[in-house]
Amino acid sequence: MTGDNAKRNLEFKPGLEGVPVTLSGISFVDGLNGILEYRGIPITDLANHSSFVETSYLLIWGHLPNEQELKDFEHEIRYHRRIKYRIRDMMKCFPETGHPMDALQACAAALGLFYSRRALDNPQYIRDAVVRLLAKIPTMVAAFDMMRKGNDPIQPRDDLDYSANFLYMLTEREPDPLSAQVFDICLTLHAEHTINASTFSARVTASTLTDPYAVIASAVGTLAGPLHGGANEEVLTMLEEIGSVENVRPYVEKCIETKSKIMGFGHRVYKVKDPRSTILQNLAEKLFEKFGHDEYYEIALELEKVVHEKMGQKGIYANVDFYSGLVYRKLGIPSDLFTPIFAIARVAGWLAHWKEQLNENRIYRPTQIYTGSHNAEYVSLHERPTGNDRDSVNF
Ligand SMILES: CC(=O)SCCNC(=O)CCNC(=O)[C@H](O)C(C)(C)COP(=O)(O)OP(=O)(O)OC[C@H]1O[C@@H](n2cnc3c(N)ncnc32)[C@H](O)[C@@H]1OP(=O)(O)O
Ligand SMILES: O=C([O-])CC(=O)C(=O)O
Repeated sequence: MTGDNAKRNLEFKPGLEGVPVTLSGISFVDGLNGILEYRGIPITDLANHSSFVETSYLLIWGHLPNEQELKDFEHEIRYHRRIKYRIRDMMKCFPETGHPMDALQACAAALGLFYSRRALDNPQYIRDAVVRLLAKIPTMVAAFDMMRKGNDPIQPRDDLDYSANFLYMLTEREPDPLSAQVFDICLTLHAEHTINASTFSARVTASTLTDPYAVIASAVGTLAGPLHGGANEEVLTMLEEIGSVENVRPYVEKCIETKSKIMGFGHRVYKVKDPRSTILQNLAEKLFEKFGHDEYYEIALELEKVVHEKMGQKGIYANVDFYSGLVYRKLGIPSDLFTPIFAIARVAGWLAHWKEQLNENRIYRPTQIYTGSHNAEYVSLHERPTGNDRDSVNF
C-alpha cells in the first residue's frame, strides 16, 4: 500500500470476499453446514412443499401468501404471459446463432421501452413490474428458441401453471406431470441465493433508481458468465469432452496440473456440497427411473468422486450448476437454454432484492485503490511509440 491509499488505510479484498455490501432479510446461506433458507424457510421444505410462484411471492413480499393472495398472484402472472408483437418482431431480427442469454438480456431491457415510467414510489407500479417480469421472461426465452428454428412462437396457455406452460411453449406439447413438477422444483431451487454476482449487479443497478427492466437486464448479463450461472451449460460441454468414465481421472489431473477450473465445482460460500446440488441429483435420478438412464450420469458421478478425493480438503464440491444440466437434458431441453432457465428462476430473487434496495436506498459508490501515475506527460501523436515499442512505455 502506498501514499494516499496507506493514509486512508484501505485494504483491497479481491472479489469483495467477506465484505458485507448490504443488510438483507431475503435469504441465508451457511456455507460450512450446507444450509440455505429463503425468508428463514429451509430450501428442502420449499422444494418439497411449495411451488415456484408461491416461493416467488415469499421472496418478494416477505411472507408466505394466504390462499387468496396466492390465487391473485398466480392469476395476474398467468394473464400477463403474452409479449408485445414488437418484441417478437425485434427477436426475429436476432441472428439464430446468437446465444439465448444475449437475446434474453436484450428482450428484458426492451420491456423498459413499453413499461418504464420509474414510478418507484407507487406500489402498483412495483406490483405490475414484478408480475410482468415473472410472467414474460419465460415467454421470451421460449419464443426465441422457437424463432431461431424458423418456427412461430407458441402462445402461452392460460390453463397451464407456470412450469407446465413454459415446457409447453418450448415444444407445443403438454409435459407429463413428473416433468412439470421436477422443472418447477428446479426453478424454486434457483430462485434466490443471497448476494451472488448477478444479484449484486441487480442491487447496484437498482440503487441508481433506474427502472426494473434495466435492473433485470443487467443481472441477466452478469448471470451469463461461465463463473456464475453460465457454468451449467459448460458442465454439459465438459461431460461431453470427457466422454467416458475412464477419462475422468486423467481429466481432473490435467485440470489440477494446468490450474484450469472444473465446471460445476467450487463456491465462494459453500465449503461442502451445495444443498441444491443434492436435491438436483435426486431429481435427475427420479427422471432417469421414469424416462431411462443418461450415459453422462456415470461420468458425472465419477467426476464428483475424483474431485472430492483430490480437492475436497480445499473445500471444492459440486455446486448448483453441476447436476441441473442433467435434469434439463432429460427433459429434452437444449443446453444453451440452461442458463436462461436459471435466469427465469432468479428473476424472483432479483426482484426481491430490487424491492429491498428501494426500501432503504443509497447509491452504491465504493472506492478504489489507485495504482496509476500522476502528472503524466501528454505525448503528442507523432512522438508516440508504435508496435512493440509500446511495451516499454508506461501509460
Ligand atoms: C450459480 C453459481 O454461480 S455457482 C458457481 C458456478 N461456477 C462454476 O462452477 C465455475 C467453476 N468454479 C469457480 O470458478 C470458482 O469455484 C467460483 C467462481 C465459483 C468461486 O470462486 P472464488 O471464490 O473466487 O474461488 P477461487 O477461484 O479463488 O478458488 C479458490 C481456490 O480453489 C480452486 N478452485 C476453485 N474452484 C475450482 C474448480 N471448479 N476447479 C478447480 N479448482 C478450483 C482455485 O483454483 C483456487 O486454488 P488456489 O488457491 O490454489 O489458487
Ligand atoms: O452464491 C453464489 O455466489 C452463486 C450461486 O450459487 C448462486 O447465485 O446461486
